[in-house]
Amino acid sequence: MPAIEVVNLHKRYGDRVAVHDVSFAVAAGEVFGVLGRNGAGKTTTVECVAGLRVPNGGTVSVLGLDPHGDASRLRHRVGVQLQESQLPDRIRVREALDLYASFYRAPIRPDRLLDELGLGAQRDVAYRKLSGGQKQRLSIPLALVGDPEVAILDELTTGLDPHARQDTWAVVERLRERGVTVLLVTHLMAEAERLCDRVVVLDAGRVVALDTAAALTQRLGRSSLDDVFLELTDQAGRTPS
Ligand SMILES: Nc1ncnc2c1ncn2[C@@H]1O[C@H](COP(=O)(O)OP(=O)(O)OP(=O)(O)O)[C@@H](O)[C@H]1O
Repeated sequence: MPAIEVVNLHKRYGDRVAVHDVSFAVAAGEVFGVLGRNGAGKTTTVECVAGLRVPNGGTVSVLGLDPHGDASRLRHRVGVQLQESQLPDRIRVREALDLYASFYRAPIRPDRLLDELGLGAQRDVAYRKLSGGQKQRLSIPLALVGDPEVAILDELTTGLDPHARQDTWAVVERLRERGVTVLLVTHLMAEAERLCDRVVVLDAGRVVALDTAAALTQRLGRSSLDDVFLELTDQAGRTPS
């Protein structure tokens, strides 16, 4: 059984179709990348996988369960990091992590995660005093503190400096070593090449490619995933309808 299975997913916002027809399956322990231009439907897709949005058509299953209907059974097993985390201004970094840890049965030791992400020195700093990149970095341990079987990470290194990006990549590599299934939205082809076993490329709400980075570059006769991406998504101004 795949850890994540998306079949003919269709999602619209009012009249606007964000995801036309997307299917993919992610094996247990796989790090799976979701690539695509701005507006391609990546976040909508992963929000449906996370149970935060209800599809208008198709099916999604996570660990054999329905992410929306079985949300309470999946909450302990799935960690979600989205583009923006909402925390009270005054909460301190360590307090936020302790709070999130309290939601889970067997959380990871918060201090270890903070150190791994270079946030150890900020543990007593209030959320409102963190820089944008530090807030972004904090969203990662908040998603992982419950020691999830499936981690959903949306643009986890956007806005991070190169050191923080390396730290974050190392965290994802440790997730892989521990057999965690990772669904990773990214705009960084270097990130996808380094971390992802396979990638799906979305364009205007549809799948245009699904394979390993190496197979895609070879099949299209390109030297890098960047070139593959540009070729597969080269229709300027194309939007779903
Ligand atoms: N809450 C919403 N209400 C209405 N339309 C939305 C909403 N969220 C997304 N959309 C639209 O759905 C489409 C897909 O958006 P989505 O955020 O899934 O794309 P994305 O691939 O994650 O983009 P980005 O790379 O910019 O984050 C876009 O056309 C977007 O304008």
